[in-house]
Amino acid sequence: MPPKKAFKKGCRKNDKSNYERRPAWQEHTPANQNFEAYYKAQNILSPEEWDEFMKFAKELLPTSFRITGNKSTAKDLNEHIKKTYIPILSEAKLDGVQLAPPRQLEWYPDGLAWQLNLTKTQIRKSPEFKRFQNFLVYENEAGNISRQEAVSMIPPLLLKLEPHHSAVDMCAAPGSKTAQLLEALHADPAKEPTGLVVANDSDNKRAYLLVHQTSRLPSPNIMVTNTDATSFPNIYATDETTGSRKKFLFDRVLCDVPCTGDGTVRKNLEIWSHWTANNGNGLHSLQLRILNRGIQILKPGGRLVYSTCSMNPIENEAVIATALKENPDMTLVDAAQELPQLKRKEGIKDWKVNTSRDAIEFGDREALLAAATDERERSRIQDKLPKSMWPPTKEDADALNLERCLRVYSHQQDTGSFFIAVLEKKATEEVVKETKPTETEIETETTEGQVKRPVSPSAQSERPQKRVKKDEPTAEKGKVKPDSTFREDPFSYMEENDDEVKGMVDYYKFHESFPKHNLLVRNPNQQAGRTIYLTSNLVRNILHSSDYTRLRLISSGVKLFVKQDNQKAYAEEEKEGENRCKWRVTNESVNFVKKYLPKESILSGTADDLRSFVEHYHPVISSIGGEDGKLRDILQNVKSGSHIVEFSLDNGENGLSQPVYVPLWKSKTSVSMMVDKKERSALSLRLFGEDVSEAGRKQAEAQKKREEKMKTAIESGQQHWPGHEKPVETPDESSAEQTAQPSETPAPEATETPQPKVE
Ligand SMILES: C[S@@+](CC[C@H](N)C(=O)[O-])C[C@H]1O[C@@H](n2cnc3c(N)ncnc32)[C@H](O)[C@@H]1O
Repeated sequence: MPPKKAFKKGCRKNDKSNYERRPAWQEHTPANQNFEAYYKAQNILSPEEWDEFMKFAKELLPTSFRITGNKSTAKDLNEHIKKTYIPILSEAKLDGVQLAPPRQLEWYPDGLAWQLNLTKTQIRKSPEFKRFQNFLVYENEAGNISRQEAVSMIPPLLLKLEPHHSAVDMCAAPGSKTAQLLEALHADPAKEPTGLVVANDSDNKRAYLLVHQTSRLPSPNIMVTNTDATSFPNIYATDETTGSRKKFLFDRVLCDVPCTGDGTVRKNLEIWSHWTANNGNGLHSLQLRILNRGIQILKPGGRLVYSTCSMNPIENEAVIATALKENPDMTLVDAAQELPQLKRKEGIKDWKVNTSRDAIEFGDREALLAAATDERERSRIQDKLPKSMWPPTKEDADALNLERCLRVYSHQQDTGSFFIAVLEKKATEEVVKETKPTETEIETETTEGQVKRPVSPSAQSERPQKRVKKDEPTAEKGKVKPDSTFREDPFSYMEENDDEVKGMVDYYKFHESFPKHNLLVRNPNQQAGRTIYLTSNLVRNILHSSDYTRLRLISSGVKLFVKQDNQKAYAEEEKEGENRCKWRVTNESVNFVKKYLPKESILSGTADDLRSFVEHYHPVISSIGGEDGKLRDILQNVKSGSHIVEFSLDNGENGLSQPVYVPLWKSKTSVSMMVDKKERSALSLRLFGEDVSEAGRKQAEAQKKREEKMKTAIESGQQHWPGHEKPVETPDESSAEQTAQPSETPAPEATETPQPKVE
């Protein structure tokens, strides 16, 4: 039977080379002659440094993670790692050899990012590190930490997003940088930000992954869109003071473009065997078009960060130099001092372009065109090797300050390699108009708001392009073709005087400031179905003035309430004259909802109470808590339905100095904590030092059974683990612990909130 197709992780879409017919366990040799020949010729590093770089490039990448910065618990969690884990890990030994404890990334603000440089086998074999890894997995799943490659954390930091800024992440999936942007937007937990984050990706499946990923950091200020960034539609917003419709530009734009990813060879080993110089050539035009569109939707005075995880100048400086020449209102910013501890190299000002299809051969474009024997060959050169790939003159390169680009290499601080350029747009509109008269008008809008595909003058081939990529708009000027691939339910806002809205305001006793006007539903008639979302004012102003179908908006805001249809219980209580509310507060919205509640509407509980909720999904009220029993008594008497409890849990060691708020659902005789099982486990681990949840107990039992089976198998002389084909001690470390790693992109089913008990 032929081996299964394995999908190669990476950025490039629709690339057939992504599907490889090779067994998943086959090793990729970390070497590629063309890769070495190409980069040595590019002179990106001195020969000595290149050797040093290659030494690191061939080693596996250390694990890195960062604490979710905006959570009020971020500092606590960091202290918890420092005080509880580091002392133990600093003593940990394996076979008598000291293991290196995790270390903080010195360049990351507030020391909130860490790096761990041990193999999976070392972690598995060391009880201390295994426990630490367990903690990381849980906290990752609860959204309190994020596993992310260290160098990938740089671009959002250099974007310098503030809570009043609006930002668009043009190529956002799977969303690790979007998460950082959301954290920056909500940097002050005491204040609602006025800004916005639009997370966009052209790949439909990956865009839905973004919806899941961003829900880990619930925000009313988020919009997730699924468009081609090269033709990102114009956005309009209603001006709150004048009521007029205005074109909306972004304060911040992140272009983390699709790339060859050769800076990630330490993680994506298959790149070693797939790498060719032509891969970079093939992406150059797309990268340039994305950057140019990003520049167009950037506000004067705004900041744009362009980044790739590739070292190839064709994907990097060539794109930046061309965009700067085409947009004289843009300048490269010297951003090195914004992260002073980050080791980096300057951008390069001269490079070579590979012009051969198969080998490495550097050539001159004009000479190639002159030597072309027929029109076909000439067209091929014009198409595949646009002028924009070649370096500018020395004077131009100096004038553009290409040295201000940031190149980060693996050997500099034991990371992956990355390229970052920080650009700013001059502040006045006049400058923009004056300096851009020759630029091709890249976007033509018809009266109906149709967008034509943007074309960058330099990236555009000299002959008409016939081949149009599938996911790019192909509509002719003046005609509007409905987008049949877009099938999202409509977005509409509820009326403030809607009976459902009045009912929930009455039930929860919301303050006057509760934003009733920002309650979003997914149907055209403004009626609440199963879910009510909360968005910010700015999102509402945009949705009032922009066409969500053109934006291909797939989600927005935070899931505030879900309908709890427990008709039987309602009927009984309605008989008793209770004011019922079938809208249940979700775990992701609890921190928003609590801001609009009077103090007396929030119940308070102790660690003992919380233990009851963690241990059982639906504890009966009489069994809740310990001796004190205050919450138990309150719960006996409050109405059935949704409630919020504040738990103050600080014992000086558990890193929970801030109160934890959770939503409860009270049924007639029992109460359920509406928190998904991963978050229960994380909370339990931090509070009680073990996972006392039902899921945790089951997992521990299963593990115990596995270990017993294994012991019996070993004692009875069996060579293999029962149910496994491989021996216990496999030389391939990469397989066994893979599932225990905290995932950078957790699967949508990773979270699971219990259903309230129907009694
Ligand atoms: C380098 S990855 C982005 C990684 C992401 N910024 C992060 O940090 O998690 C590039 C992304 O660009 C998307 N992409 C490719 N072509 C695109 C286009 N024309 N418009 C928008 N997104 C595109 C891919 O689907 C992929 O998710």
